Order: sequence, then structure tokens, then C-alpha cells
Amino acid sequence: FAPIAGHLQQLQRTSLSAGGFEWQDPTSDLSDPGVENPYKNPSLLNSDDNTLKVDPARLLSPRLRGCNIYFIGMMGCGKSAVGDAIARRMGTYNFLDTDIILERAAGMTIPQIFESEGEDSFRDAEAKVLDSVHAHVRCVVSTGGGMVLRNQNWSKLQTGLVVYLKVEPEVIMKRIEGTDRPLLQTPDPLSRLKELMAERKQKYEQADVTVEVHESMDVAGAADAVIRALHDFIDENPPAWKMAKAKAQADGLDWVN
Ligand SMILES: Nc1ncnc2c1ncn2[C@@H]1O[C@H](COP(=O)(O)OP(=O)(O)O)[C@@H](O)[C@H]1O
Ligand SMILES: O=C(O)C1=C[C@@H](OP(=O)(O)O)[C@@H](O)[C@H](O)C1
Repeated sequence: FAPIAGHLQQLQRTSLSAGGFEWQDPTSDLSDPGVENPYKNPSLLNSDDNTLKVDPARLLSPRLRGCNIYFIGMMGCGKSAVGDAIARRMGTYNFLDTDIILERAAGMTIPQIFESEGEDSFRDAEAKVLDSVHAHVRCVVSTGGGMVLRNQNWSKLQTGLVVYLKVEPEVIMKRIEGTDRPLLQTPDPLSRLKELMAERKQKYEQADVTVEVHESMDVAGAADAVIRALHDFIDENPPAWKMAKAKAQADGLDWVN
């Protein structure tokens, strides 16, 4: 049976294509690229200044193995700016913005949709956009600030890693003052922003990873903080097969890759 066994092994090593997307059999050895947290790998550190020799963003892709990253948080917290910066640095992930997809599909801007269709219709359309987006892999997705409101959306968000960018309302307000976000068209937008944040706090805190972005952090700095937090999250939540491997080895059993 040796030739057949060889064939099977070959098959196991081949990445499969489903729904037009490449994915790798999680039980094959290819899915363990041997990439560990770069921040914890002394051989990746420059000895003179302790900076990393590689961009840790590039080493996120092999560790995520196609899993999407979803950014959640209040409008203006930086989901689009930071998400786009991270996708570019990762190199192998695409950046998607659910607001932009919705605007293109509707042929209207978000303020126009709120005005002509109302918030409920906007939320229905937003949920449909997430339905289609979550079928894709290797994406960094910026969601609209209210995506977290509907429980049904969480079943899609939870197929990926959910990152909450936590920013003080006063900092957000400075960034988005005067923009046309429909929910802030009130005489006192800062109070409205604080109310919305208080209402949504519990939902945002359901994220896998929360990153606090302070006023002194620019987009690149916020991206650095997210990348580091994601590496740490992957360390703390190893995939099931990796835990099974560790257990088998601890039990003195052979693990066949
Ligand atoms: N950390 C940051 N420092 C400075 N400006 C930022 C930062 N994050 C985002 N911005 C700016 O704030 C504005 C709102 O950010 P954006 O990414 O559109 O937010 P969101 O997608 O969460 O609504 C943009 O002009 C963006 O360039
Ligand atoms: O918080 C919200 O309810 C909204 C946030 C906006 O997206 P951003 O968070 O990208 O600004 C946009 O979806 C719409 O104005 C509603």
C-alpha cells in the first residue's frame, strides 16, 4: 500500500479550494508554519536597540491562517484607518469596509440612506453586507459602529477575530467634528456620542481583543498596538489541534503530522 499512502500524504499536504477560496486542511502539517509570536522570539530582535527585524504584521497571516479580523467600535474610533494600515502591512489580507460596500450597493451615501429609508432599513442592509463579507477569508473588515447591535451579526463576527478599538469620546469628537455621521447631527454631538457609547459598551466589550487607543497614538501606533494584541491573543488561545498535540506529547504519545 506504500504508493497509496504516499498519495494520501500528498493529498493531505495540498491546500483545498472551497467556494473559490483557498484554505488549508487544519490537520495537515502545512497548517503549522512554525511561526511563533515574534515579540517572544529573541532571534528576531536587533541586539542593539531591541527592535524587531521583521514587521510583526507579516507574521500575523500565517498564524491567523485565513481567519478574518473584524474591527468594532464607535464611529470615528479608527476602524477604517487602522484596519487599512494593518491589511497593507500584513500583505496577504484584503481590507473591506462594510459602510463603503453598503454605499456602493445602494448607490447612496450613508446619510442619504438614513434620511430616505430610516435607521432600521440601514441596519437590515448592514446585516446583509456582513452576511456576504463573512463568507470570505483573509480579510481585515472595518464594520459600522452599530454592527454590534444585532445579535444575529455576532454569529458572523465570531467566525473571525473581533477587535474593539476603545477610544475616549472627547478624542473621537476632535477627529470627526463636522463630519456627516447621521447619528451625530444634534446640537450636542459629544453628549450623543457618550450616550451611544454607554448603550453599546457591553456589546463592544464582547470583542476577543480590546485595544485602548489614547490621544497620543497616531494611526501607525494604534496599528502596532493591535498587531501586538493579536499575537498575544493567538498565544493565549491556541487552535484545538495544537492543544491536542501538546496533550498527546505530554501523555507520551506520538503525534503524526
Ligand atoms: N489613532 C489615530 N490618530 C489620529 N487620527 C486618527 C486615528 N485613528 C483614526 N484617525 C482619523 O480619524 C478619522 C476617523 O477614523 P476612521 O478610521 O474613519 O473611523 P471609523 O472607521 O471607526 O469610523 C479619520 O480621519 C482618521 O484618519
Ligand atoms: O455607530 C453607528 O451606528 C454608525 C456608524 C457609522 O460607521 P462608522 O463607525 O464607520 O463611522 C455608520 O455605519 C452609520 O453612520 C451608523
